[in-house]
Amino acid sequence: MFYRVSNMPKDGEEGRWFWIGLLGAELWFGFYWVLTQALRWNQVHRLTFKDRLSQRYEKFLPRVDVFVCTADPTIEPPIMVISTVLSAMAYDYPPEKLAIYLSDDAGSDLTFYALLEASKFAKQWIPYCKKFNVQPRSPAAYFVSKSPPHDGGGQSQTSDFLAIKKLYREMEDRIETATMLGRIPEEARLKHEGFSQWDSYSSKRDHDTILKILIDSKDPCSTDIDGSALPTLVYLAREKRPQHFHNFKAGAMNALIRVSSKISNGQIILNLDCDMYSNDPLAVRDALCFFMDEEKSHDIAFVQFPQCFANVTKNDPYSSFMRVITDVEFHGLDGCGGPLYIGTGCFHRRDTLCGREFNQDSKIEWKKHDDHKRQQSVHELEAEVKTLASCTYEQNTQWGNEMGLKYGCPVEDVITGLSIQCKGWKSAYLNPERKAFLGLAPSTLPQVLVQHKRWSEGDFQILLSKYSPAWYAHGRISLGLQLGYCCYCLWAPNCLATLYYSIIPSLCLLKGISLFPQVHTSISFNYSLC
Ligand SMILES: O=c1ccn([C@@H]2O[C@H](COP(=O)(O)OP(=O)(O)O[C@H]3O[C@H](CO)[C@@H](O)[C@H](O)[C@H]3O)[C@@H](O)[C@H]2O)c(=O)[nH]1
Ligand SMILES: [Mn+2]
Repeated sequence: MFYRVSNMPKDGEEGRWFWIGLLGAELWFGFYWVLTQALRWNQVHRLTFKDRLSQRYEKFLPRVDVFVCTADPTIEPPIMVISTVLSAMAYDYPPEKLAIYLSDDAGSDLTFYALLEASKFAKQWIPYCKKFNVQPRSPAAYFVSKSPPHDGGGQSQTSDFLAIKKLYREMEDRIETATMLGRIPEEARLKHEGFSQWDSYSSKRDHDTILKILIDSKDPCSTDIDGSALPTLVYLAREKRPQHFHNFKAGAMNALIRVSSKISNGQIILNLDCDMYSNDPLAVRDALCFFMDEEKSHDIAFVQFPQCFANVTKNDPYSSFMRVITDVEFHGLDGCGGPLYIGTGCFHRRDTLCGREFNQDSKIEWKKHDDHKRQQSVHELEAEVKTLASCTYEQNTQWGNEMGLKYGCPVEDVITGLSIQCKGWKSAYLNPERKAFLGLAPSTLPQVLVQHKRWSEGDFQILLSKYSPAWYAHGRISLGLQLGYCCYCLWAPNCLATLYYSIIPSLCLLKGISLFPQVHTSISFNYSLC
């Protein structure tokens, strides 16, 4: 800085404005560097002891609702979506306490057909996974290793492997054929009454609520081939009308929050993108270690896992892993009050998502019996619950504002997480060695650019919004966390200084204007360090 100011070309001398611009960029970088220190200062790395959780709380484990969102059967193929669903259904968790909801914003009968197939396949898949402790439990990921496993288990495992693989391939065939043809087989349509809901269907953007409880864990007949209960499985396509804005994923999540509150009402909600399968059957228990900790859990609103990807090559050319964020900065945020909510791979307490403020009574007594009873039959329940996913339900309510995920921001997750933290809650970041969730990263440059543009635009919007980390959050969250949020919210403007710094010096070099000190001077050493 001293060099830049003291050697600035005089008024009228060549290159003065380049120097001033460079000074501006360097001042900005200095300021940004201060912000990033908040993300590095106090890192927290967490470890869980799941066996202790089981010893103390096995009988009192809470109900967990898993929300999987999908929006387009061509970009997000149904076979991938159901692999994610199956990986969650096969969690090592009491099935009567587990419910999986698939929100289909495309309202596609192809996705419904695939889910129906998955509900049948689950009857064999879940017992198989549990018998051989299979990992990962997404069948698509599991069968990528085409040969039978060689890790013991003997003859029975090999024959079971071949049998289940055959079943999977047959199901995959049926689903992919239907997807390719764009229609489902007639006999399947006639066999399941769920398809009748598509009779009045007009288009992706104009249809009634379609809701079907495919497996009801309370039904004694819903069992797998070993006679064990299966987790609840629900398909939901919320109502869409052209005159009502649907608010993208946030709208879908809010409909799911309401619908699930009547069906299973899990105290804990896990949110997954449909391209992100669960890679660790114990992930739910990992997260519960934070929510059920006797000493420190009372203020934890959500537990965020990192976004990791299964389709990234070793060199990761688009930096999809975002290693600095995943392995450094989020641990730093955790030391300041907790990481951001980044949309997928996140466990929430239901009440905090619904807008509850933190106070001293916020602790949940997990050992108090909390049975979710319902009197109605499944059909009555479906009819009643449908109204909760209608377009008009949210009119004149606080949904999208004080309740549920916030509307109007391209990064609905980050702004929702921030507002939860501003209500006094903390979050936790868990980055275990075995990746808990694996997704698909954008694989082409245009896709990467679109995603990054959306994120930086969305984060910048948050800075200027009512919930700005710069002023609204002041006094509500720690200073470190405020600075941490600002760091991400300033991604977009940071590009101006970066662009200036990467373009102008090269142009000046061409014009013979010197911007940096001579190599042999001591000050040039400082520059090379920077
Ligand atoms: O109208 C919509 C649009 C999207 N989605 C689903 O939302 C998820 C995320 O959308 P995507 O377009 O894949 O966005 P990404 O940029 O890949 O998602 C990242 O960034 C988003 C915004 O911050 C977060 O919501 C995501 O969880 C996070 O993975 C997907 O499962 C979609 O199916 C819907 O359900 N309805
Ligand atoms: Mn995505």
